[in-house]
Amino acid sequence: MMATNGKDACGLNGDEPSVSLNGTSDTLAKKSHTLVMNGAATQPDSKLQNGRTGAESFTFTPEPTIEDIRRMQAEFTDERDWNQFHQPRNLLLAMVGEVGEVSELFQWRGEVAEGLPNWTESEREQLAQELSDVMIYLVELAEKCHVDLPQAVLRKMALNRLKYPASKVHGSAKKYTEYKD
Ligand SMILES: Nc1ccn([C@H]2C[C@H](O)[C@@H](COP(=O)(O)OP(=O)(O)OP(=O)(O)O)O2)c(=O)n1
Repeated sequence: MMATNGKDACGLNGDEPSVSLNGTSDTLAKKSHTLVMNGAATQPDSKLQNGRTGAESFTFTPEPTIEDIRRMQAEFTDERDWNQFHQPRNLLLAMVGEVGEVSELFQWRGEVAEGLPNWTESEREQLAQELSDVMIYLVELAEKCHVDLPQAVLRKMALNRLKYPASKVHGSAKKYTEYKD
């Protein structure tokens, strides 16, 4: 079970900066940047070359884990004495605001193809940043609500499989309530 606020469990001490995933937070920043750039540079090409969709050829790097992100954000807020502002409702509103910023990037464009082949590098990076903001606030919201997000996702996916048996719904996007056995 997750610690009450995660701080003690993480050994956070307010020192500058003590995140140490495979080295330093700088390492992580560089990794993330590489991920974004790889996705942007390879996806449209691979689609043309092998005829598969981006969903089949694009994968994430395994780190940081959700728990890594929780710990890093806890450290970030601790260092700034911002926990006083980061109650669940405020985090929810902040997350929804960031979802709005993601939406802004898509608005008025019409349908957007997978892999965003017509987007500039700058637009891709903007999207990566806004999606990251959403995720950071989501993870912190889950922490502050004591929802163990990785386990909750596993439980929810198991439920989804029960609600939507592949044999029954294959190729259909109908809501489960619309199926009559
Ligand atoms: N009180 C705050 C303010 C910021 N952040 C962190 C989490 C988000 O990842 C990011 C959000 O920062 P901004 O509110 O400055 O939003 P943007 O980065 O989206 O900037 P802008 O609104 O100019 O696009 O910073 C935080 O944890 N707590």
